[in-house]
Amino acid sequence: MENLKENLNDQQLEAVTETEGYVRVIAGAGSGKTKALTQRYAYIVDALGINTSNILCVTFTNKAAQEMRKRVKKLVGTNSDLSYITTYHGFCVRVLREDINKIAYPKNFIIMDVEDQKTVLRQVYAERGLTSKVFTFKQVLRYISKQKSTQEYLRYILESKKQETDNEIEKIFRRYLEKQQRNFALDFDDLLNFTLYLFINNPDVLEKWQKRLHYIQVDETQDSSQKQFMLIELLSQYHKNLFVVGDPDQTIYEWRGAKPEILVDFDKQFPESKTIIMNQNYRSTPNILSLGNHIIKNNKIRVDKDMFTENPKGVDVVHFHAQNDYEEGLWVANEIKRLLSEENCTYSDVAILYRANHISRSIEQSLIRENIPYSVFGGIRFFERKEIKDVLAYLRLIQFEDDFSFLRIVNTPSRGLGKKFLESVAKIADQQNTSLYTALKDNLKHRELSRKGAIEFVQLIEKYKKEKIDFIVSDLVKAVMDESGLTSYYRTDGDTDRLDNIKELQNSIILLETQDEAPIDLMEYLQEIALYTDMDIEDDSNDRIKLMTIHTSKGLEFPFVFLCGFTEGILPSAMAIKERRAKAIEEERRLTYVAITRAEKAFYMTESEGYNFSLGTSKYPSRFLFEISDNYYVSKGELSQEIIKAAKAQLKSDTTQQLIQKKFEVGDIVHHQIWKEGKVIAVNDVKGEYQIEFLEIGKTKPITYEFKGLTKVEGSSEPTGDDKNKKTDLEEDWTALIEEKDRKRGSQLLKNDEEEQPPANKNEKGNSKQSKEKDNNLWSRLKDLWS
Ligand SMILES: Nc1ncnc2c1ncn2[C@@H]1O[C@H](COP(=O)(O)OP(=O)(O)OP(=O)(O)O)[C@@H](O)[C@H]1O
Repeated sequence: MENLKENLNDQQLEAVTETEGYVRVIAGAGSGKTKALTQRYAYIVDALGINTSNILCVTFTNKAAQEMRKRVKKLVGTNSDLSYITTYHGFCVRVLREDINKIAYPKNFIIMDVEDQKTVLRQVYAERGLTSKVFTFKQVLRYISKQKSTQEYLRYILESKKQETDNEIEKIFRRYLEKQQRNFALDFDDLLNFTLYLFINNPDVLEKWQKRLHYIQVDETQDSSQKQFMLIELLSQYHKNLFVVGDPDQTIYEWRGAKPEILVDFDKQFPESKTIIMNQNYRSTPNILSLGNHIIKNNKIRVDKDMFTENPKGVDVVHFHAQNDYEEGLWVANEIKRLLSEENCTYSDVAILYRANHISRSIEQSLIRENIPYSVFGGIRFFERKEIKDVLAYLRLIQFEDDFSFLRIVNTPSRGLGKKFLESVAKIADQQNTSLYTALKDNLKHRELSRKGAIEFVQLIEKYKKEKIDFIVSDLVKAVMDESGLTSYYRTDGDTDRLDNIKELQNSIILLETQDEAPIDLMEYLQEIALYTDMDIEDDSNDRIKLMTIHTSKGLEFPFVFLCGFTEGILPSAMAIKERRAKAIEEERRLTYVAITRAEKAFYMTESEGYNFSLGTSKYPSRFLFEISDNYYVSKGELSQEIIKAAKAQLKSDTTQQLIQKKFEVGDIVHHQIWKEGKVIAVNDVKGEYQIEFLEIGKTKPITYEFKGLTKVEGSSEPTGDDKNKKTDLEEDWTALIEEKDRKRGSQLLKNDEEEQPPANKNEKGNSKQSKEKDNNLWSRLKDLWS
């Protein structure tokens, strides 16, 4: 047992041995959170003698769960059942496999991933004669997920409460639900919803699970959604041993529902809870850590905590500004070579991080050129991505008429040329001993080949075979993409990543064209590119540089880290800012913080000038770079005053900050586009939100400053000076209305509580008045969330 306490600092030791009750650990980057969580689990097993099947440990990703099981196995031996070290979804699958029959669904349900969802949608589209011009799959999948945030759809599936609708997207959704039901399939949203529904409607099942799970631990709590955490809260209500750990500064999934408030306000929700702050960093040098601290301080929504480290000072953080992305990639490759020769490190000690996948293109090209082995962690190499291969296949077919390219694109996008058609082409090619393309071109009148799609395809290729000399390659790519239908194929599929990658490819060709004195032709380009698409760099060694997005790097650490593409519009992402405004800026800053704090010995930030084809603007360094004082890093490369001036001017015109101005004051009566009249009862400048008490629904809701569907009801301002004690007519009406509504609601709530209380806990703790109130509160919050 003593070995479980070894090498822990005081806070870590406390986290490991405080096993009873509600405990929160706010653990900064590199503070040994994973280590503490793992040792705590082992301590509960080894020192307390608890069976692993009574401990639930929820992690955020499958990768983290695997890693944790591996580490726990080392500590507690190999015979234990570690299947309750899992993700939220993994746990829900366990519950449903055991008990889903209680809500009349079979235990052998199947789980649908996104591809399966698209297959179902394809069927629905075919039945209804729809095309992606009406709705893209991405739009429908978003709609489905949104609808699944309410309980209504569960009634549709499980209680067959069906109603008519005229709304087309709703019709698609309902057909999707019917198909799901017929196949007893559950998508990822369902796993959590079905589990909550099962527990809410079957108190005996909930009680069984509550009793089974004596100890519950949650990792990366800052990234849990409200519903996920409610599941945990429900489960913890019997034994009341809940341990949550996380770092609000590393919340990077707010865009998909993470609620860092769960961790931040844990002490308010559980006043009897204990908080442990772990702020000693063991990973990074002081130079790296102070850069991280310095950047994250600019965020408003956070628990203030400065991390410290006793590690030796180490080398300076470096910023490199390149004249173009070719130079940026080359500099990174050369610096890696220098590290390998001077720092006695291996390739796998180095990680290259970026915000968006397409950034990897220029880096990958320089690594290949310089013969540096690499792998793309959790992703695909740039030149192996489907969309890139498709575009290059068109170019190759135009140049070489080869069979590989032909097979890849003859039916991409779909021209109705299926398997049978291809068999006919292959047969004729065999008989005439020619390539597939030539066989098709020469036999378009043949009964089996004479199809509209085939004729148009051949016309397209022939046209560009003739015209290719008139085009520079970058224009040729654009023309072929547009005319072949590839552009609209990727646009309607709605996967913006793919379009960004194609733009990145065009970008690289333009760069090549502007660098070379003489224009390159298609043949030359394809020869150049063959270097990157041939996989001769593959070798069996595992010693490789790792390339990955910042999101993928979460929880990992590397001695040497490069953050590439530190460019405004990429980090912070222009798309995220467009969608989520000021909130996105904070999340993007946290992403930068995550990237910095992955580094142990050295951290580099690089960016380059040029043109951003995705945004259609010039490239400037990230606004975050300008937030860092000069003494935190050394600058390399030539960053001119003009670029700095232009970058700052561009930032000034950014409207993000203006949009978060507060428009209403406490006491104002406002009109909400859905919930009608409400009164502002509090404002929170830090979070940028109002608390508004809505009359019609009888609830108080947090509404962001940015929300446009809110207008002030005239004459409703808070009285000032002498008028302070006088109430306006409007206010008096308002108060009377609220009192009336409260009277009605009060009697209704009493009734509901009698009907829907969870089973009374038989242990002492569960019977206290305080916990009963809290439990009831949880039920009403759950109802709120799903109403
Ligand atoms: N008490 C300690 N003594 C020495 N090294 C430690 C101690 N605690 C943790 N470490 C080391 O510090 C590094 C960071 O630990 P860990 O990965 O557990 O941090 P973390 O809090 O999960 O980080 P992050 O949230 O940033 O991913 C690891 O290399 C770990 O071995």
